[in-house]
Parts: sequence; C-alpha cells; structure tokens
Amino acid sequence: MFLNQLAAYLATSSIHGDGEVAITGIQIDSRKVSSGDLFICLPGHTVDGHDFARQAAEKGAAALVVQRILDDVQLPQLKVKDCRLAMAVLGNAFYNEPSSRLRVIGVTGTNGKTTTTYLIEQILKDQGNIPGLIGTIQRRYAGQSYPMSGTTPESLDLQGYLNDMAEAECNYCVMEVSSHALEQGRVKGTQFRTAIFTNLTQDHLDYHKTMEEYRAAKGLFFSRLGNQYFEDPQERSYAVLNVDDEASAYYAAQTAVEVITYGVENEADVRASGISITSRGTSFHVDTFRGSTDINLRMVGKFNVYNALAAISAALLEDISLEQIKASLESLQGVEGRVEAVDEGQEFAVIVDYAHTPDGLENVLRTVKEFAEGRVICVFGCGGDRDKTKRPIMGQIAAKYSEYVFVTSDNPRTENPEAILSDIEEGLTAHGVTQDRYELVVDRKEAIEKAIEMASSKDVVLIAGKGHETYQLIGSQVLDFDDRIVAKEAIRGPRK
Ligand SMILES: CC(=O)N[C@H]1[C@@H](OP(=O)(O)OP(=O)(O)OC[C@H]2O[C@@H](n3ccc(=O)[nH]c3=O)[C@H](O)[C@@H]2O)O[C@H](CO)[C@@H](O)[C@@H]1O[C@H](C)C(=O)N[C@@H](C)C(=O)N[C@H](CCC(=O)O)C(=O)O
Ligand SMILES: Nc1ncnc2c1ncn2[C@@H]1O[C@H](COP(=O)(O)OP(=O)(O)OP(=O)(O)O)[C@@H](O)[C@H]1O
Ligand SMILES: N[C@H](CCC[C@H](N)C(=O)O)C(=O)O
Ligand SMILES: [Mg+2]
Repeated sequence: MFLNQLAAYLATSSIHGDGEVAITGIQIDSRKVSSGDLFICLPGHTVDGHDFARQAAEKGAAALVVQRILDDVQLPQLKVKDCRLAMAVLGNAFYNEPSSRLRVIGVTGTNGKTTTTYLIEQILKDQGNIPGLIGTIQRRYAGQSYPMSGTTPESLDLQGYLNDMAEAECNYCVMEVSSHALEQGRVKGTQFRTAIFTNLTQDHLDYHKTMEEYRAAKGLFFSRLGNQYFEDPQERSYAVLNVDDEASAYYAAQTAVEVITYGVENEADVRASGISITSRGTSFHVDTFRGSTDINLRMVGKFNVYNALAAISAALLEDISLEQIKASLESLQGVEGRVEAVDEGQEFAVIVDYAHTPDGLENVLRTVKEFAEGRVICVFGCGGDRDKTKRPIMGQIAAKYSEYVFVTSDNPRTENPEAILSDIEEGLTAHGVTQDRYELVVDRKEAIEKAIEMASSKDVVLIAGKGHETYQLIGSQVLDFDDRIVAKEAIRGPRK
C-alpha cells in the first residue's frame, strides 16, 4: 500500500513529502520498527511518540504519522489531527477491514468478561464454527494460543489479530472490551455483531476518576454500534444487557440497535430462575425468546449464571438452538483461575480465583460461604498502580465473609507493598475487625503457606486476585509466581 492510499481514509489529513512511498507495515513503537514501516507518533500518558521519530527513521521507517510536522526528520509525513484515531483508521484500512470478514462478539463489564467469552467460544466451536478469542488470559485461534499483556489490544494490534484470524479461516472472534480500550479508541473501526454488558461495579477509579466516567466509557461500546436494520437478522447488530444492573437502562438509551435483556431478578428476554448452588456446580431453569430448559453448569456461583445467560443470549442470536447451547454449557469444566479448585487430596478445600474488585471478591466469598462446612480462610491483596479506593472496601468484604484473613501482596508493581497492605487494613480496623481475625503477610508465598497450615478438615481456603496469572509484578521485576503451584507445594509440604 502507498502512503497516499492510506491518507485517503482520513479526510482532513495532509501529506508533507512523497505520498508515493510504499508502506509494508505499521508500528507505534520505535523499538519494533523495521524497513518500510509507517511509524505512528502517539502522544502517550508517559512519553510522546513524536520524540522517537528519529529513532524510527534510523531503523528504516518509510514515513511518519504525526500531529505536528517534525522538521528535523527527513521522511514523508502524514499530518493528522489525532494519531490515536488515525491508528485505528489506518490499521483497519491496512488490514483490509478484518472485522467485516468475521462476526465479532464483544463483552464489556467490570467482571465476567473472560468467563463469558470462554462460554461463547465453546458454544460456537461445538457448532462447527471456527472462533478466535481475544482477552485477559490469551489470544487464541486455529489451535494456537499467544499470551496477552493486557485485556484489549491497541487498535493497530487488534486489526492485525483480526486479520490473522480471518486469514486462518475463523468465522468469529469473541473478545473482551475493557473500559480503557473504549476510552482510548482501541476498538474504533471494529464492527461488532453483538455487544454484551455484564455489570458495572467499582474498579479502575485511578483511571476513570468517577463511576459516572467509568460508566460513560463503557457506554461508548453501545453508542457506537451499527444502526442499520437489515431485513436479514443475521446482518444486524445487537446489544445484550444485564437487566439486573442499573447501568443497563443507560446503555439501552444510548444504543440504536435492538436490545436483548437477560437477568434473574427482573423481567428479561432470557431469564433464569430456581438457581441452586453446590460445591460441584450450579443449576437453574432458563426461559428465553426461543424456548425454555434446565441447565446444570459445572461452574459454581450465582455470578456464573449471569455469565451463562449472557452467553445464551448471544448464541441464540447466532441461531443456535437452546438444546445445543445447553449441551455446550454443561460440558465446560470452567475457566482457568476462576473458582479453580486445587486438589492434592487434602481434607480441606483450596480455591484459586481471579476476584480483584470489591464486587468480584464479595461474589466469590458469598459463593464459598454457601457451601463451606468449616471456616473460610481468605488470602488476598490489591494490585499496585491501580485504584486505591477499592483497597479498604475489599478488606472489609474479606473480613465480612471469612473467619480469618491473610492480607498479602497481589502485584505491587511500583508501589510500596507495605503501604498497599496498610490501605487494606484501614478497611478492617474501620469496621472493628480485631487483630485475632487477620494478619498482614507481605510475602504472598508465605501468606498462602500460613493459610494452608491453618486450615483443617472442611475449611475452605480462598486465594483471590491472581487467578490464572503465572507471574508477580514487584517493582519493575516480573517474577515467576502461580497461586496454584504455590498452594499445591504448600499442601504437599512437610506439615500436611
Ligand atoms: C493507561 C494505559 O492504558 N496506557 C497504555 C498506553 O500507554 P501510554 O499512553 O502511557 O504510552 P507511552 O508509554 O506514553 O508511549 C507513547 C508512545 O511512545 C511509544 N514509544 C515509547 C518508548 C520508546 O522507546 N519508543 C516508542 O515508540 C510507545 O510505543 C507509544 O506508542 O499505550 C501503551 C501502548 O499501546 C499501552 O501499553 C499502555 O497500557 C498500559 C501498559 C496499561 O497498564 N494499561 C492497562 C491499565 C489497561 O489498559 N488495562 C485494560 C484492562 C482493564 C480491565 O481488565 O478491566 C486492558 O484492556 O488491558
Ligand atoms: N458476572 C460476574 N459478576 C461478578 N463477579 C464475577 C462475574 N463473573 C466472574 N466474577 C468474579 O470476577 C473474577 C474475574 O472474572 P473474569 O475473569 O471472567 O472477569 P473479567 O471481567 O474478564 O476481569 P478483567 O477485568 O480482569 O478482564 C472471577 O474470578 C469471579 O470471582
Ligand atoms: N485487568 C485488571 C487485572 C487486575 C489483576 C490483579 N492481579 C492486579 O494486578 O491488580 C487490571 O489490570 O487492573
Ligand atoms: Mg478478563
């Protein structure tokens, strides 16, 4: 492709220099530039990509996309108003509009995105489809999987991944859409067949500042959905909303497409009733706009009923029958790191879960409480460089539902780990939790070992916050760490 062909996708852009230059790739990181690449200079939150244009030129960049002309760099420059928007538009054009070659189903919400995408992926696969998946744990398609560094990739990477999937003959992509991604325009240019909302509860207030801003960021998903009412229902877009979450009314008002509702407490197009939870699974009855059935999930927790309802709604829209959906949902063992049991034959239960928000922690603890015959011992922490206001709230929740709490490190990142623990402790002391009910143990391995040491027959040890993660971020270090392995070793250890 030539620079002037790409420029045609942005009405207000202007080319300074030779527009006939051939572009063989696009990059936003100067360190990754190779010969023939177009380097987009992104003004970031920490540094400005314009400052790396010379480095990109030295590495063989063919041209630049800039918000201001750089006189000291001798390369053709495409001047645009907003490099982030340009990145989404040019990525989409360069990769030949990949989302028009796939059916893209996106899931947003504070909790439940990964789980819901896995459920949908399973249902689609069982019907002979070839779905790709993009989210927190991994990106996978056509039998291959790749690790992810975040939940939703930058628009340029996303368009590349969607193109890879389309070229590998995937007919679907099921992906998580984070609020950061929506706010930063990472999914701009991506055509969604269905946009799903799970729930909105507190998280990320370091980034979005208020719950209203956070809600509005997620609203961009629904307000941007296509509004064409094709005669063929397979051509239309849909919004799938959780009617039991009050933010859904706001999203319904924002979208131009048909809304499908799901829920438990309120009237809905897809509604569950008669929910019964055991330590082995969750069963419920579901009434939908395409019939009714009973479903026995192998996953525990009322929250997983919501995730299942969201998946059922999206799958029905793909013309998959309720019986087929039921069979797929019942076959799924669960998602790694989500209420995952660590079983070394010990006489108490150990569960690893990814709850890292107040609502997530409350849900998983409530679920555990429902089937725990002995004490609940909770090990958890909060990530550094993330929403600080959730820390005392999570402390209070942990103490409310557990007999004993080990407050420990999650991923401290660049923060002082002790300071994070004492932010959590504030929530304990403010609610009169006495020191015989908790302990602060900075070292996560030691905290897990202590919890397992304390557990006796019929107790449940819940290790929350890191789920599937196989690392711990301390300072700038990425250390090997897996709650499941640490717990297994502790169970097998000399004392048990
Ligand atoms: C706050 C945030 O989202 N930041 C993202 C943003 O970083 P930034 O704006 O600070 O970028 P920057 O470091 O200032 O760099 C600006 C530009 O200079 C370039 N650069 C930089 C250095 C250099 O030597 N050469 C060079 O070209 C960079 O490649 C970039 O294009 O753009 C970067 C490049 O795309 C992202 O990696 C980065 O995500 C950071 C790592 C992050 O932690 N994001 C989290 C908060 C996030 O997005 N999380 C959500 C999950 C939330 C949920 O699950 O609910 C997610 O979707 O992942
Ligand atoms: N529908 C739900 N409502 C509330 N809590 C949930 C729900 N589904 C899962 N959880 C809890 O939240 C944790 C994370 O679930 P999941 O990974 O599916 O969410 P996510 O939205 O993908 O998270 P992330 O923002 O990190 O990508 C689970 O381990 C569980 O404790
Ligand atoms: N997507 C979430 C994941 C949090 C996981 C938790 N282990 C942490 O590191 O805080 C975030 O980036 O805020
Ligand atoms: Mg996720």
